[in-house]
Amino acid sequence: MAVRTLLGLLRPWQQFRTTIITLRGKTLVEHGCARSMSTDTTTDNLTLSLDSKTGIATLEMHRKPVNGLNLEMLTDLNIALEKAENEKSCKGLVLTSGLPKIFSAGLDILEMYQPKPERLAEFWRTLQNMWMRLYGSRLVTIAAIAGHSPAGGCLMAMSCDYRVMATGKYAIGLNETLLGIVAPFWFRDTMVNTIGHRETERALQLGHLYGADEALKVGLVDHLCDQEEVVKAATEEMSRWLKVNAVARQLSKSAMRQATIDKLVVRQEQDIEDFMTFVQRDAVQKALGFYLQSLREKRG
Ligand SMILES: CCCCCCCCCC/C=C\CC(=O)SCCNC(=O)CCNC(=O)[C@H](O)C(C)(C)COP(=O)(O)OP(=O)(O)OC[C@H]1O[C@@H](n2cnc3c(N)ncnc32)[C@H](O)[C@@H]1OP(=O)(O)O
Repeated sequence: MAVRTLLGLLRPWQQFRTTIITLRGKTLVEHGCARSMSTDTTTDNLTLSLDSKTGIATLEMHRKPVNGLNLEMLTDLNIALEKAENEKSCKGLVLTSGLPKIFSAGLDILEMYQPKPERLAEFWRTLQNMWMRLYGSRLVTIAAIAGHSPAGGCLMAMSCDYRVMATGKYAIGLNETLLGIVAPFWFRDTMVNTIGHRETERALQLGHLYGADEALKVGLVDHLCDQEEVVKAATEEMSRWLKVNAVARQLSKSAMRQATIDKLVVRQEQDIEDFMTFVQRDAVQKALGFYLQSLREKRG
């Protein structure tokens, strides 16, 4: 990845910064005002914007039709998260979706169905890295969930510090068993850390998708509000978290989460191997094929 920053020798109020990131042959152009430190990044899959007054960044996913996490989307997420992390003036991040009725449908199943081994390995590594980045972020991270959030979507939400969900007929949870697959250990650990061992055990085996009320009751989400209010409610909650001493808060977060992250750090290569072996099994391919078919048939 090549990163070039072109800062014109202009008067301060004219100092717009353009950053060009070349990634897998794709060029992303970012425009920002160097003076205000705000920087907006838009790709096919997401937009990252920073409010320089509050230090709150918003990361809005918009990969049609359902924010399915494929390799390119995960790569963009990694870049955006790293960028927010490295931006000194950024203190918090609201993770949300620009698509109606969907937070994220989780992993793009097409990445796992009849895969090319090389891409499959890269896909899984990029997902691992995205999770480690988000779960271990120094920033206050709040998920604003105004739609469905199964499997990988639920993982992303659980990796934030706080979750606001819209009331309505949306579902959130780790439903992997319904697809004939198994949530990996770091998905399970993240859920145990969020809702406890017994509830996770039940939810994982059943592939249970929680409605908003039920999710609130078990602590899978922290606050419910109207669909239109989720980002506002997330931002309001954020201001409470940002009043806490940042170093003390970050050390507390890391004390709670680092051991879970380290478990994956030491087993990252083995986890990729396990994933590849599991996903390429005939029975798993068959189950994924049936599931994809059922999604397509649902549309008629
Ligand atoms: C020893 C152990 C080792 C470890 C092994 C590890 C194994 C792997 C672990 C994997 C971990 C995580 C897995 C996942 O995240 S899998 C993804 C799970 N997601 C789902 O089940 C959600 C499926 N989608 C839905 O339920 C619905 O789409 C929705 C999200 C509720 C939205 O409903 P809608 O009515 O608004 O939209 P719909 O018409 O259903 O969908 C529109 C089109 O999008 C396609 N699509 C939906 N979801 C996905 C997806 N996740 N991946 C790919 N494609 C998806 C859908 O098929 C429609 O397509 P089309 O227009 O008909 O072509």
